[in-house]
Amino acid sequence: MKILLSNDDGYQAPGIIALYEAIKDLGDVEVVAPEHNNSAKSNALTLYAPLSVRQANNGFRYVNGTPADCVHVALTGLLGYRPDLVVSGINNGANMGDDTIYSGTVGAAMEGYLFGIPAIAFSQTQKGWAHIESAARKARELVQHLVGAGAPESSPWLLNVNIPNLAYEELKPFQVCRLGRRHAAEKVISQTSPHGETMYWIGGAGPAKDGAEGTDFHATAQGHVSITPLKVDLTDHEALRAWGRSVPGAREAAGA
Ligand SMILES: Nc1nc2c(ncn2[C@@H]2O[C@H](COP(=O)(O)O)[C@@H](O)[C@H]2O)c(=O)[nH]1
Repeated sequence: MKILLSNDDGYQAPGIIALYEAIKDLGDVEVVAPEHNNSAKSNALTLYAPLSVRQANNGFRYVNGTPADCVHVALTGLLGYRPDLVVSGINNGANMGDDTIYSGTVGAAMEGYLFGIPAIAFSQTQKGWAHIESAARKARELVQHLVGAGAPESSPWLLNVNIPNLAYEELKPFQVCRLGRRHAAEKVISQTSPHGETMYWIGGAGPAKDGAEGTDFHATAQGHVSITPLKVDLTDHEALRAWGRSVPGAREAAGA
């Protein structure tokens, strides 16, 4: 079993170190991760600047790029082989609901999925790394299950997993659930520079708007580890027919 491990918090982050230690005996685990924190970089690729890959003393390789760059470079040449699984995380903070659109943690895993490789993104629901070893132990349980015979037939698959910052004994069983939704983000925070220019900081993510039972927000709030299978088809299939009727002269394309 060959596993490619990446993240978005950087190769020195506690989350990737704990996850590597937890899964390193499950197969050949190679780390290719960003040099620095690349939170909220989503699926960004670096197309107009060169990327360099260096190796740390612990054998982790790090890239001056985004999470998706790391996985892309690893899969298209650096590794020289096709891994069986791409794992990303453990992220410093939640990636639930809308977060998954912005998330570099999910972006790294999604890059593997787009290359046809099963992939999992792991996040802790709170920042600060409390109980990170418990989260890594839970992540190992899932990876071990899936690299065994536990994964569904349909391949590749992409899982988004959120783990509450709780002691291992307090963590409740895995729950498969849908993504919830957040309210709109908080207001931007403005400051004035010493030169009199207005500077802006992105405000916080909005609170859960749809945290109903069955969502990742609800599951993790109850202490469960949430698992949500993701896909990347952004087509609004339910709206196709309506748009086919509403645009003058438009017809639904065959097979739409
Ligand atoms: N401060 C804000 N954070 C936001 C906003 N929208 C999303 N996010 C967060 O970004 C991270 C991205 O995840 P990562 O895996 O790249 O670290 C995610 O946790 C979201 O909560 C926002 O408007 N403001």
